[in-house]
Parts: sequence; structure tokens; C-alpha cells
Amino acid sequence: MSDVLVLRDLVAGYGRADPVLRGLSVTVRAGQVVCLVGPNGAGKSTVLKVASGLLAPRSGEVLLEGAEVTGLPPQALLARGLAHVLQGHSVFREMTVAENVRLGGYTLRDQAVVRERIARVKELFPVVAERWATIAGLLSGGQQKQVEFARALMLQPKVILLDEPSMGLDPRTTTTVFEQIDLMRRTGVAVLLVEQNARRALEMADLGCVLDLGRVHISGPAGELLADPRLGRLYLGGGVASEPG
Ligand SMILES: Nc1ncnc2c1ncn2[C@@H]1O[C@H](COP(=O)(O)OP(=O)(O)OP(=O)(O)O)[C@@H](O)[C@H]1O
Repeated sequence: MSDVLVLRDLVAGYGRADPVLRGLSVTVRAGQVVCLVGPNGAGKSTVLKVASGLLAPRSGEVLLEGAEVTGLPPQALLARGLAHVLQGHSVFREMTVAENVRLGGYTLRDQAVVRERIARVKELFPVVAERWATIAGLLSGGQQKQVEFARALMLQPKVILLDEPSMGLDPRTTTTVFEQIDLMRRTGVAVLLVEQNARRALEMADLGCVLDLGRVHISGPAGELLADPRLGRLYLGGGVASEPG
């Protein structure tokens, strides 16, 4: 599998404040889901913002399919195959599902390609096909999230950044959304995922990276992290929060 997204030694923060990321490195390969785990404020969303060009790093590199893209604006990165699905709901609520999905492909000139991409996302997300003419604001939170995924896939990204996709969803809908992420992975997309729901996300992810003090503190196969007592205690609801001596 090839490295699609490489974040190398990132130092980044906001304004004049101390950096939030202090030498963070993460690699995501094609067809792989990498999950960032860490407490509130650890900098997980900041990693995604630097990767997608919303925040320029103070130092370090972002590589997309081997090319350095550090500091490029989001639209340039989108054109090169990097999509970012932001935290919360970002569908246009007054517009139909169809209009939302078409917006994702607005830079495509060839209408035959647009039709082919629409057919593909409808196949991947049946709810998008079923509710095609519905006003997006009338859909449930989980359905809206799938419209966001469909919109993001219209440009056939190589890598997709997902910030808390299960936020505000009930457990059953969360399962559906995670199944959809698994489907995206199977199409060969590289997925960098941030989730509060660490246990469930790691159950689905290939690799996990635990952030602490602006760096990747522990990383490895997601299954191994799930069994790691350090992680269990701190992030997976495994009991006391103090390290043994
Ligand atoms: N736009 C901003 N301006 C200033 N500081 C910010 C901004 N966004 C985030 N921060 C600060 O950066 C730090 C990391 O925030 P970030 O949102 O990346 O953390 P997170 O791990 O995603 O947290 P959560 O799990 O709560 O979403 C926090 O201290 C936060 O207050």
C-alpha cells in the first residue's frame, strides 16, 4: 500500500499562543483508516486543519502522494485529492440532497463524469438515492452525515479527513456511519479519522495514534491499542486515570 498522506514533524498553533502540535507525525496509506485518539483539546482537529490547509503549520511538512503540499489552500488540496468533512453538520439544510451532492462535484466540467460519480455515491450510500429530492435539513443527523460523505466523494479523493463523524448520533446510527467509513476504505480511499468514541472507532480502524502533549504518544495496530492497558485506563473508560508506579 502506498503512503497517501504523510504529516511530518508538524508544529502548529493559533496566533501567538504556544503550539498545539509539537512535532506530530502521522502516515495514512491507501485503503487504511487511521484514527487519532486523545482527550479534549489534545489537538486532534488541529491535525486535520493543518492537513487540509485550513491552518498553516509553523514548521513541518504535509505530503500528498509524495508531493509536498504544505501551506497550500484547501481548494488546491481538494483539487489534488484531499477532502475534509468538518465536525458537526455541514450540509446546506435548505437545499435538496441532490443539490448538496452536486455541489461536491461543481468543478467537474464533463457532465458524463458527474452522472457516473452520482451513480457511484448513490450506490455506496443508499439513503442518498432514496432521499435524492428531499430537503437535506429534513433528514436525520446520520442521514445528513452520509450526504456529507457522498458530497466529499464526488471528486474521488485519495484521502478523506473525518472530524467526529459520530458526534450527536445514537449508537445504531453510529454503527451505520462506521460501516460507511469501512465501505469508503474498501474503495481504496485513505481515511484519517478523529473520534471521541475511541473504542468504537478503534474497533473499525486499522491503526490508532494517541496524541499527548502535541505529539503521537502511542501508535500501532488499532486492535493492539484496544488491548493496551494505558489506553484503556485513559481513553476507553477502563477505570482509574493514574499510571501505576
Ligand atoms: N480557532 C482557534 N483559535 C484559538 N485556539 C484554538 C482554536 N481552535 C482550537 N484551539 C485550541 O487548540 C487546542 C486544540 O484544539 P483541537 O480542537 O485541535 O483539539 P481536539 O483534540 O480536537 O479537541 P476536542 O476533542 O475537544 O474536539 C485547544 O487548546 C483549543 O482551545
